[in-house]
Amino acid sequence: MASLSSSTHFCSSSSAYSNSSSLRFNHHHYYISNLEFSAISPKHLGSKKISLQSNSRPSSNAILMQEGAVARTATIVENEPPTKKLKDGLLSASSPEKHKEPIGFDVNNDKSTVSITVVGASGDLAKKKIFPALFALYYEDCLPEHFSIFGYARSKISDAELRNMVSKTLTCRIDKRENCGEKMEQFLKRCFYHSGQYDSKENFVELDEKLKEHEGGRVSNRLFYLSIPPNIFIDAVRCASVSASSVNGWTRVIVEKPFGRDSESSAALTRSLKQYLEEDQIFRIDHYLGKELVENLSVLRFSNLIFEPLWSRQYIRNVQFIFSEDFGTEGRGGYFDNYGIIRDIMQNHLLQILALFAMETPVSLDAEDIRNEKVKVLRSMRTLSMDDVVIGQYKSDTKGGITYPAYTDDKTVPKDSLTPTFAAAALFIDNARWDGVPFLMKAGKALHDRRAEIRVQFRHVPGNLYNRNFGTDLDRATNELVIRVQPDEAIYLKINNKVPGLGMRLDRSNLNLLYKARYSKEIPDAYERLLLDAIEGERRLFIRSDELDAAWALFTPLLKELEDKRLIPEYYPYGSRGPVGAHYLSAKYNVKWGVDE
Ligand SMILES: NC(=O)C1=CN([C@@H]2O[C@H](COP(=O)(O)OP(=O)(O)OC[C@H]3O[C@@H](n4cnc5c(N)ncnc54)[C@H](OP(=O)(O)O)[C@@H]3O)[C@@H](O)[C@H]2O)C=CC1
Ligand SMILES: O=C1O[C@H](COP(=O)(O)O)[C@@H](O)[C@H](O)[C@H]1O
Repeated sequence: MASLSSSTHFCSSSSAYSNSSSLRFNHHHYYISNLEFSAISPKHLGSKKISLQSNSRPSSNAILMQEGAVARTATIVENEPPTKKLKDGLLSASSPEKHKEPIGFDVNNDKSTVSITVVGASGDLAKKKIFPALFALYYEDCLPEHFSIFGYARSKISDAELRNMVSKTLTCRIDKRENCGEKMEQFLKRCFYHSGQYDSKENFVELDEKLKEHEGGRVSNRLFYLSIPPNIFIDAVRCASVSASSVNGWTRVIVEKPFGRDSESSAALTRSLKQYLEEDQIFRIDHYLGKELVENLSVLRFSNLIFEPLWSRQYIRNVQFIFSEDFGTEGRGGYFDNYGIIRDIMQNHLLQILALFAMETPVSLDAEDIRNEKVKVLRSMRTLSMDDVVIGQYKSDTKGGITYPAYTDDKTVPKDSLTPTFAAAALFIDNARWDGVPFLMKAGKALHDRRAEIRVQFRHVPGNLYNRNFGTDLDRATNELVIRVQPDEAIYLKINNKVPGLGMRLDRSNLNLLYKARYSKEIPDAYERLLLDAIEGERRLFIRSDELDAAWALFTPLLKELEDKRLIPEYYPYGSRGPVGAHYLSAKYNVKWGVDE
């Protein structure tokens, strides 16, 4: 067992959370400190976890190949026995138990395979995001040696037609990548298609047979990505679980949002999913959690001494989560009208970022420890009230001779729709750290720019010697930390600085970490990270059911009131900065929305 990695294909660049990326890198020697096995139970979709610990060199394959067991996760340490590394504190001060590196590592690699079935393969998301992400993972050698990708949908197309459709959206993320065309061809050869109904067990049995053919008798691990409208989630899960789940490996299901429309429907969805799946088989995706700068949020805060001491009501005046798109709901009006911007962006993407931002230090980087802390934040939040929310809807506007449509011009949207395409809200976390600090959210479509950012506005400097240099508007002199999630990923801190010269003039300047200037490597798409995590069984960036319940509990009463009272949104022109009401809302809490001068 000189090298466990000789036949593995797990890439170096993926989510190795606490230690060096070399954990997954080929051509190195590894030692296993902690193995987690799946006991195979054919009657059961999932697998029971048994943790074994082996803090010595795994010199014998025997334990790795125990009959009826598949290694799911392992703590792997490069070059030296882990006991020594742990003693040296190189891994972590915590126990090896707590410091699992859950990488879904099939030690018995040539005997296992991963099949990824994209259910709804003919759809928009599959084409736009899922297949390109899978190709990027393949290009980066992040997929296991034995894998196949299946598209499943009702459309009657052949393997060749699927490949043709997929090939149109595949790109190597940066130009000039080597062997891109060759890699694409190899990738496409591993993509197949099966046409079937989402509620047909027979059709899923046929899929199962095809999957088995490709698995060639190896231990089969199966990932189903539900890229379909929510009304058919349960049909597809039932059929996949009953007719096409793995009998000797793991079966996991990625579920796309929306996870219901409110507390009740979300709970019903969870109940239905749990009829067929264990919670640890369900990977509820929120792709914002897979974005590089959102991933970096905890690193920034917990690995730099200078931020964490300031991270509370004592120094932070308010925090803003801003999402804006410079295009409307074009093409997705049918879906959007049933949900609106609060459900589409705030209740999930922005709230998830908020929870990560505001959580207490987790015990470790393990998924459950992090999700426990996020849930606590969500459960400490005040239910949103109508007084703290502003809604808007975009109307048509003409600029430079071009007429931009109103939301209700979309043919799939009812003419009298009151669905908000913009919302601003003030939220509060009633705990000791954040008592009284407004957490403002703003999300809108068809605005003047496209951006997603977190802005942290600090308090005024008490007894500031330089107050007179700032004039009366002290807000202009407060520090602001901006985490720009997209585009042009950056982290910058606005500070006051003396303008060089003989006088004493101050200005505000940015300490600026602009990613493209600092890092030459391109940033992976969020779907790449999340797909890889799901394959590897890493749940940290997926939403647990209690998080979801807590998130819906905050928004459901407000959403119900908005809909029951048919509240009229404030209309704003396409391409504008949105409703003025958002400024009244922030002013109520003595806050100005952050902008870059
Ligand atoms: N598109 C996006 O940007 C995003 C999408 N999502 C979510 O991802 C999932 C997939 O989205 P998207 O790809 O846009 O969805 P689509 O509307 O494109 O649907 C995907 C596929 O599902 C099948 N389908 C569509 N409507 C029905 C229906 N009424 N009954 C049965 N089958 C149907 C179609 O395949 P066929 O007819 O061949 O069976 C279609 O190609 C949804 O849950 C969506 O909310 C989340 C974030 C962003
Ligand atoms: O989930 C969604 O996200 C997209 C925005 O995602 P991004 O990664 O392009 O910022 C949004 O357009 C869509 O309405 C929403 O459903």
